[in-house]
Amino acid sequence: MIEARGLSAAYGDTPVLFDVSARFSAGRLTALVGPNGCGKSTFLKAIMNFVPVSGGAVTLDGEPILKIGRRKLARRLAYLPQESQCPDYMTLGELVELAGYSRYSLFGGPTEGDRELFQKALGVVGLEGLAHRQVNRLSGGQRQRAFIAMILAQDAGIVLMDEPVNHLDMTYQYATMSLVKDLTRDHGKTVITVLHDLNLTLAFADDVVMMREGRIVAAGPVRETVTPETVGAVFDLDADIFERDGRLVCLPRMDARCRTLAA
Ligand SMILES: Nc1ncnc2c1ncn2[C@@H]1O[C@H](COP(=O)(O)OP(=O)(O)OP(=O)(O)O)[C@@H](O)[C@H]1O
Repeated sequence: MIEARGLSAAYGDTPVLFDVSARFSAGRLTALVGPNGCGKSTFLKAIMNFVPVSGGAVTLDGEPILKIGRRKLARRLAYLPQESQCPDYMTLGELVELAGYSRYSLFGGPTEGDRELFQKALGVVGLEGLAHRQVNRLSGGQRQRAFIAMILAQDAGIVLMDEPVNHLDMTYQYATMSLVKDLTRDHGKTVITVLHDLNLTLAFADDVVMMREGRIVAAGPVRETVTPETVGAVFDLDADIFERDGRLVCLPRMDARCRTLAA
């Protein structure tokens, strides 16, 4: 269980996150959704203490996150930023191996078990044949999958992802989200992910946190929380939400506001 209580954050003199509280339970996939600039990435970064937090606290199973040492934290919590970077020389195999560092002994490297996990992580994202390729020579989508393999190889119980399906084609968007779903459903991991696509959210998330202007507008189980009313309140958008073959679908209407923005 990871919990944020009254989290506030600012960049310089500009506050961007206001008293945000949310609880994320084991085995559940939570999507953070909201318009551009509403504070989704900042929320994840505030959980990681990567931005100046001006109030509130984050706990892992009741323990303040700031009191957990870095190596221990890396075994429990993995974070995939929006635009991940790595040095030019680094190969895909090295990137994935790096992810396991928190488990290695002081003078030892990866164990046989670690290596099996790395191979599996590469296989899951469809890059098993490319371990010797430099990461920066992969295509945008392949690079994104490489960083997802890195997160899988870290094997932490809680995973924070900032737009993990950015740059991916539609097939890999669904494949990746299926994989992320398996992490929660089959392996009991807690996943919190920023998503822009409400249909991916409806298809894969258990819970949703809907944000606007640095605050949570609605939060809860996805089926009850994503409604035409909350979509309107968060995105200023008229949308129909309907069920098709047991699945919820969100279809925005090309209303006057969209036309004004498009003009
Ligand atoms: N490093 C920074 N310095 C100053 N302001 C920042 C910085 N990073 C983000 N901001 C501002 O903070 C606000 C929240 O940004 P954030 O990136 O958290 O939004 P977001 O919801 O993740 O947006 P998007 O959907 O566009 O990725 C925005 O107004 C943004 O311009």
